[in-house]
Amino acid sequence: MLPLHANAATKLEDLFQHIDAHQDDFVQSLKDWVAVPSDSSDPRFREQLIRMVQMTAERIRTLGATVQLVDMGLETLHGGQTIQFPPAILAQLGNSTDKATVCFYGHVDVQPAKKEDGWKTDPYTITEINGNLYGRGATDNKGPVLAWIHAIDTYIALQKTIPVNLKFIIEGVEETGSPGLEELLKGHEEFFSDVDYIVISDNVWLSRKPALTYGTRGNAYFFVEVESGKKDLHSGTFGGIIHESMRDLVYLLASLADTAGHILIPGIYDDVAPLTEEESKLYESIDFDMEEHKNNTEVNTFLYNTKEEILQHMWRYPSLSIHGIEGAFAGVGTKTVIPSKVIGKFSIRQVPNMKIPVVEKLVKKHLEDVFAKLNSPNKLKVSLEIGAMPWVANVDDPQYEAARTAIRKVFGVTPDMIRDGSTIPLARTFQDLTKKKVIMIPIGGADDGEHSQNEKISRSNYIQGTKLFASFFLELAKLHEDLQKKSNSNQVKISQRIRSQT
Ligand SMILES: Cn1cncc1C[C@H](NC(=O)CCN)C(=O)O
Ligand SMILES: [Zn+2]
Ligand SMILES: [Zn+2]
Repeated sequence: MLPLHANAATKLEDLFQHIDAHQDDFVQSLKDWVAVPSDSSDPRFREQLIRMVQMTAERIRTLGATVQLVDMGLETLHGGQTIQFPPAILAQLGNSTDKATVCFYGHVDVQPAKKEDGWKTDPYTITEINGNLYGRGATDNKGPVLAWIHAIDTYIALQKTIPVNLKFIIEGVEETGSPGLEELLKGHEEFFSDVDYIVISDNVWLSRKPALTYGTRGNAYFFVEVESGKKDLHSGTFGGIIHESMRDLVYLLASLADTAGHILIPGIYDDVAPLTEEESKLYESIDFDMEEHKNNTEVNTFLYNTKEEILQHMWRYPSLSIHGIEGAFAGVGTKTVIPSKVIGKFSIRQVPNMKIPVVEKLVKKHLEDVFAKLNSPNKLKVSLEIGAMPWVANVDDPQYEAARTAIRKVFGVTPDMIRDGSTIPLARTFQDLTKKKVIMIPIGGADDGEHSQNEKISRSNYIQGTKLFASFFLELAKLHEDLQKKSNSNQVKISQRIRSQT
């Protein structure tokens, strides 16, 4: 039998040709998937969301995989009623002991989208304009999930051996914070026991250049509540004689960070990993156009003037954002209310080597200290609502080497090694819980507009992304084979040594 690499070159060409020839079918599949409004945040779409997960399960079944739909129980809504969570998909295709096992994690739920929000086309109808496929979920995350499936399909259609064993974990509540996913991982240890690598494709490139992601920031999300009493009051009648909760809260929120973005919580930067000279050099070579990024963002100026500082502050320094105030008057018009209870919402993006319990303690101490100086009789409550840790991978691991080679073969360039400032909590959870090697392989473009109006993926990224996954399987199999040979010969050496010793 020929070793895998001997026929890899010709095989790759066949795969690419098939993918190019079937690109309209692949676009049609994306149309069918985007047509299902699988918005996980709005209970009115729950039936559609469940249907979307079932469609995905069916699609994975047609690959010949064993598919399990795991019941995720009930979701309790704000009003106290309960509705069914969509099930999660665990699937498996192939279990040869001599092959690497790769598990793909993705989601088929989407962010909300309404035409009135400013969409130029109907969000649930894939519309192709100038080579871009517009639609909610096109890039986040239906396009990448389908690209992965089509990559597998291609091997099957050409009657080629799939070079790796495949597993899937696909969920339907990623956009609402993946409730229950950690329990699912803990409850299915045996499913992950033979997994070697976990692949996530749920972010985008940084520029026009292909990229691999080796880190994400975590997030510590806080509520700070100030309560003056049980009911709202008229500011004409009571203004001037009471301690207003909103005044306290605004003061507290203002104490968190200065206008230059520097966090003012004492001790918060103490654990942040120092920037080494070696790391510092990494940022110089990355393809990143500040002006273009500014245009995409539609702001006038950034807090920093150099590419290096901008990248570092997106990826490797913490940042504090104030998101909103629950209970505050936020409508149009001129309501003259004094709100009684207001809840400020802010979060601090986490970077190596920050520790969530330490951050929680520092934030609470700071807010209590500031509040004490206000001499306010109001009630203060601070709570940590989300504590997601940052994730950083080793870029020398085999899955990165394989992906780099695969990118060179599909795009003819060496990818930028990038991080992502936003958080995929599951990345770190996977790494900690399963001890498996995680990689993020984005296929979407920098301007895809995840979560935004007019989300899209370009036809080219979608199709080249399919090729990338197909080629990744081959490269990973080669490396895995080499690694196994090495570890086998090591084992022979060790047993020889043991024999010679006895
Ligand atoms: C809900 N949430 C609260 N804290 C963190 C999150 C996750 C959210 N994740 C994404 O957007 C995925 C990006 N590809 C984020 O980073 O804000
Ligand atoms: Zn996503
Ligand atoms: Zn998303």
